[in-house]
Amino acid sequence: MHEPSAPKLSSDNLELWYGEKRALHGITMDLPERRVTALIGPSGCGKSTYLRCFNRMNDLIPGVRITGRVTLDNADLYGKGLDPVELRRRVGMVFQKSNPFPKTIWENVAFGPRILGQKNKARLDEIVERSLRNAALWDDVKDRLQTSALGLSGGQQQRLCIARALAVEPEVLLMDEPASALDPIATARIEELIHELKARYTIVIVTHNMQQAARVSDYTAFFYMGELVEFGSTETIFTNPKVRRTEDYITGRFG
Ligand SMILES: Nc1ncnc2c1ncn2[C@@H]1O[C@H](COP(=O)(O)OP(=O)(O)OP(=O)(O)O)[C@@H](O)[C@H]1O
Repeated sequence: MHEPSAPKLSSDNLELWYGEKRALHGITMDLPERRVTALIGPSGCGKSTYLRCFNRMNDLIPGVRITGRVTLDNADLYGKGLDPVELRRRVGMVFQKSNPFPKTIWENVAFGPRILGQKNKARLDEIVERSLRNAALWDDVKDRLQTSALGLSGGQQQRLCIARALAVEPEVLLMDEPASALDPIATARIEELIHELKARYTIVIVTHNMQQAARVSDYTAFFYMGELVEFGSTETIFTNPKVRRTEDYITGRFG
């Protein structure tokens, strides 16, 4: 199907504890560049925890302990000298519930570049337009950039959050159930957008929706109780999984 692609993200024997509770058990996986990798599995199996390791968002939770290696372009994300702020510029994140700032559409998208020091209004205008175009939102909002982001529909707000993530020119997009709060039409637009974005970005998406995983991803990882049970091309995982538990899950026998 696809030509091989170098790993953009990797984890090697990654373990994560919330206090005494181990949430990830020795996860070793390579996530290919400019591909979509879906993380699937029943509630509480560690998908979001794993996703958050790639932008060090778990660092913000008290009592979290991590061992093993997590890398971006082969550089250790938990090594000395790595700046988490720069990491989060390179690795953007979109959440289940869209979370625009209570500001104008323009200010939402310009926010990241401004924090990074961009002050030139014309340059910011360009970034805002480019990011909104890339998030398939420009035509919807170009005449109301100075109105509140909170006036947008749920699907538009989620695309605005994607535009906000793209504005700082990340290399990776982490998406934690980005469409689960949206109706089928808004969901389809997000899925189309993911399809377009993977030409330029490495995307990792957590989803509970098997059809969505099958539609949008090139690779699928099945997690169960903090372990990676199976990882492979989405086609293989959905048509010919090697592990019985994977098959039971994707065919809806449990979950
Ligand atoms: N901040 C936290 N503090 C303590 N335990 C946590 C925390 N976040 C997650 N956990 C626990 O770690 C395990 C993995 O949770 P995680 O949210 O990663 O799973 P998930 O597969 O993403 O679940 P869901 O699909 O329901 O979002 C669960 O047992 C959960 O209760």
